[in-house]
Amino acid sequence: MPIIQISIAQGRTSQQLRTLMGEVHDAAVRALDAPPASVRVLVTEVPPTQWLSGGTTLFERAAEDTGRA
Ligand SMILES: O=C(O)/C=C/C=C(\O)C(=O)O
Repeated sequence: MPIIQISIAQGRTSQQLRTLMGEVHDAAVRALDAPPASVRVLVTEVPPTQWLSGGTTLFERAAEDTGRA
C-alpha cells in the first residue's frame, strides 16, 4: 500500500491542497500500476515559524522580503 506523505508550508487554499492530493494520487496509480484504493496521500501543513531553511524560518524570510519591497 503506497503511502505518500507531503510536508508543505501553510498558505495554500483547501482547493489547492485537494488538487495536489488528487494529482499525486493519480500519478502514483499510473507510475506504480497500483490499485487506486490502495494509495494513501497525507498532507501536513507546517507553520512558517516551524520551517527552518538555511538557518532562517520561512516566517523570517517572508518578513525580510516584505521589508525589502
Ligand atoms: O525549504 C525552503 O526553502 C522552502 C520551502 C517552501 C515550501 O515548501 C512551500 O512553499 O511549501
